[in-house]
Amino acid sequence: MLRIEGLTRRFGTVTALHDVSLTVEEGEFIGVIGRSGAGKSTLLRLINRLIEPSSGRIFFGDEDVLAKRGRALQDWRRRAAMIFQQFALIDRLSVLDNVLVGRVATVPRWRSWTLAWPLADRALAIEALDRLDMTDHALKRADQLSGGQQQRVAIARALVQAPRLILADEPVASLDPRSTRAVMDSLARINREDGLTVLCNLHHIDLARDYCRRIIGIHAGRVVFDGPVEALDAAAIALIYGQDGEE
Ligand SMILES: Nc1ncnc2c1ncn2[C@@H]1O[C@H](COP(=O)(O)OP(=O)(O)OP(=O)(O)O)[C@@H](O)[C@H]1O
Repeated sequence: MLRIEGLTRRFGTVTALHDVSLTVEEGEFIGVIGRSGAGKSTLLRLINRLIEPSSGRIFFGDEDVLAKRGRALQDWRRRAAMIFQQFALIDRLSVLDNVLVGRVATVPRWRSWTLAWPLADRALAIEALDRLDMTDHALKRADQLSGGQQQRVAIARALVQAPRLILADEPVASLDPRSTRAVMDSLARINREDGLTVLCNLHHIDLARDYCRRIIGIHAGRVVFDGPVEALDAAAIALIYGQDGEE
């Protein structure tokens, strides 16, 4: 489904990602793990085209992702929905309007500017909030929610984009343990119920073990492990995090 070939990204003298090749099948739930600075964010940002590679290729089915421009690029970003550590909600808007931002590419601009969303889109947004147990909060301002609730709103916003891929960049890094589980459970449910492919950057091995079936381990910009979670043994962990294990 997603095929990455020889992907490299340099920032000045730093090689953030070095010659990465991998394939992702539809419906997988993949944990991308590695130390801070290993290159995890860079990988997801390259897939979404938030940044461009120094070299390499990305294919989605037979589509050349790196060749996309204009509307086709916009459409790719809709299909490869990003979820960020800091949620990226608009504080002063209601929860419902934040979710509707996920529909922005599908309506005429005046509608999103005036928050005059079509009824069908509102229904879709409420349905997404319902799936994340967030309907009761629909009319609250986004900044009145806890971090875990905000992240669930961000997931609902991603869902109404009708994505093919969810690219979650450390979605639980700033959350307490209970909210962390709620957010990871939501991602797992969407993956299970919709068969939606999830690539999730995670700092902690325990979470990766609990939620992901396949693990990609990155060390200093290189993929040093790619396999089923059961194969993530002490030797693999040492390769990914260095000899001193998890940071
Ligand atoms: N815009 C940028 N300009 C310069 N260097 C960058 C930029 N983005 C990333 N880097 C560098 O690329 C390397 C990989 O960064 P990246 O953010 O992908 O790591 P990460 O594994 O996601 O880390 P973290 O868990 O801290 O987010 C780091 O050395 C980082 O400093």
